[in-house]
Amino acid sequence: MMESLELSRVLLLTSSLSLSLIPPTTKTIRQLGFRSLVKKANKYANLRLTRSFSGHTGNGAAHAASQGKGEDEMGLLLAREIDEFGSIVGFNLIPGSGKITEDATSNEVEVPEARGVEEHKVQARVSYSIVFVTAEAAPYSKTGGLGDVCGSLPIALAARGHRVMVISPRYIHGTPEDKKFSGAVDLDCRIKLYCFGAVQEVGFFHEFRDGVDWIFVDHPSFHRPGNLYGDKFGTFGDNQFRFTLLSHAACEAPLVLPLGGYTYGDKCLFLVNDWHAGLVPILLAAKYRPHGVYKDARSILVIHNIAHQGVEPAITYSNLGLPPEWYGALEWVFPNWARMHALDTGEAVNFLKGAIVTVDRILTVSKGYSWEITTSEGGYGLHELLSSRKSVLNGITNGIDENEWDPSTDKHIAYNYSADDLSGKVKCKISLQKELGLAERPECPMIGFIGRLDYQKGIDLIRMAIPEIMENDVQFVMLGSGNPEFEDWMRATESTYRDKFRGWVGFNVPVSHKITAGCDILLMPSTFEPCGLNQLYAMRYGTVPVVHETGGLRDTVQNFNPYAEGTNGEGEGEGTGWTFSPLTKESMLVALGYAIRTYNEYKSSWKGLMKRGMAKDYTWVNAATQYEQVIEWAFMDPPYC
Ligand SMILES: Nc1ncnc2c1ncn2[C@@H]1O[C@H](COP(=O)(O)OP(=O)(O)O[C@H]2O[C@H](CO)[C@@H](O)[C@H](O)[C@H]2O)[C@@H](O)[C@H]1O
Repeated sequence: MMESLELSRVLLLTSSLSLSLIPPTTKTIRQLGFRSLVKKANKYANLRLTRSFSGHTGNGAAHAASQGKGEDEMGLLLAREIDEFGSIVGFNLIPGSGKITEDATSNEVEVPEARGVEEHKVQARVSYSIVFVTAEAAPYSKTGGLGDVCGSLPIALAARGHRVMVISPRYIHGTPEDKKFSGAVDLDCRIKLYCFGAVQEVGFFHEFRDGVDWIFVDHPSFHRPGNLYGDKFGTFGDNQFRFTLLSHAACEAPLVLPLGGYTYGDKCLFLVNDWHAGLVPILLAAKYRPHGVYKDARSILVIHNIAHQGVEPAITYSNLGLPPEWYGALEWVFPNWARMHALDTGEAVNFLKGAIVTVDRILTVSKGYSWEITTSEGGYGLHELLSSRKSVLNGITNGIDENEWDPSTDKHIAYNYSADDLSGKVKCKISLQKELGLAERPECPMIGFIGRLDYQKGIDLIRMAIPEIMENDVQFVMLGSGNPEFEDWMRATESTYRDKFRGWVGFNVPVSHKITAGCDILLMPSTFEPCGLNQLYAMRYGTVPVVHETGGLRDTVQNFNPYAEGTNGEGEGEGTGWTFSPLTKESMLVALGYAIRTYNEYKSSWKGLMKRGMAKDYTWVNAATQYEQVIEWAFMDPPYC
């Protein structure tokens, strides 16, 4: 396959353009010189341009055409995206498939990131049928950021005119939380799926909310106490079975569910999230396309966390309901050092790897992380594969749900406030101190941490640094659950530092809002962070993040420079927080020290930090338009597999 690169992919490699411009051919770069490739691209682009924009003037296309200086530029760009280094990283053309809507007057010819938010609020020019497949979707199910993203992005895409379905399990835990599914009705549509050596029957529940079809796959294996993936005894042993069922059911849903009277059909775009949905692109290629079904569908894998890949013994392959000849797609061999004994061949099946080699395009949740996963340090063994697919790998920074995370309307916090009137923030702090049983000291810097208690979140670093942090006149509150060792450490630390530390063990959304609003500083020393949402929430709430310079944290938090001129008339300096590197206790303490000192001694600088963070635009509208772009690219190429 690599020998005969499609034309579009060759263009990418040759000119570092991240695009799919031209209808693919099988000619290689050796057969066509670069210049002739560009000419060919122009020809195709011009055809599209003529068809779509005749009669419209003054738009980006006309502008691009009129500005074109050389032959290669003339009239071919509807828009282009330039990265930080001035290289062109994307073009915007009318895609080769998808339905062109009646009202195409908006002529969205510029790449979304370059445009103001107001302009994004138009309907999409091309509407798609989009099917999210995910293990979590808030508010129905959530253990972390995956739930947030799959609860919000679909709504933003639906608002832009796409038909959007989200398929996730109907988890029933036997707790009051189950009422979250009470709005979903049984569609009375049972289907039979073949996997794990038997016929499995699943049902579907449906709720239409905020323009989105929320579909819940119903099966007894999703009904049990605990959380989504495990209980107090650890991770469930049958998760491979549960998420194999989810993927099979997700492939059937667009074909069999007449939602609002008609099915989604087989010309849809599957957005498959993390390993739990990883079988979907393989099923499309191995089970459906040989029979002419889903030949016009495309799939995009969204990697939220590459550390979790869905790896199980090779022998389980026969359970997955895939033809034997597709074993190679999921085949995964552990390196020698990771094998248990001399006869261990290290063979396994890896869902995420299978998705990477069969999906049409790959996305991560920030640009920084999309690069990191192609390195041996960040790729968790998949970096070479991901590098080989670099031409279809992009990063889009997550947005935040503006309705849920808005300090001026938030129902969970004691007082509402905004950038124009910050007076409520200190009241939130006092209220939090009261609730936690800490001294009510509005002047004392309060540090917060919210997150899964996991290696990823850098808890070890906090654990090592806590004696030194506690030497300062600060208060520190941590909210989290996960690794029992860290949970015990939080409890023990609370008893050691009763007057200034609180460790709240558990998963509690209202408390997470109170901490975000009440603290002055949010600490995120993550070892790696694909995007990170808490730093985005913190900035929106005027809480200044101190973060390890990695992945999405590096992309979203701008290090404070006290010497720059004030950018918004509010305090001196520029930047929205502190970033530290390397990932050591010492560098974290230095950054935290700067934050504490600035809070104590440079009030106007602090106010500037708060206000700049609050003014940042991390709305889903912005991210959704970028997803649209990648979806358009996916439909330009033929299915990858
Ligand atoms: N104890 C607790 N109580 C209440 N709420 C809690 C909580 N612990 C965590 N949360 C909430 O869960 C979410 C976690 O979001 P992150 O982006 O930090 O997460 P996560 O690592 O799970 O997700 C992965 O996917 C997301 C989405 O793509 C990426 O941003 C991220 O980098 C990647 O690791 C936030 O909404 C947070 O407030």
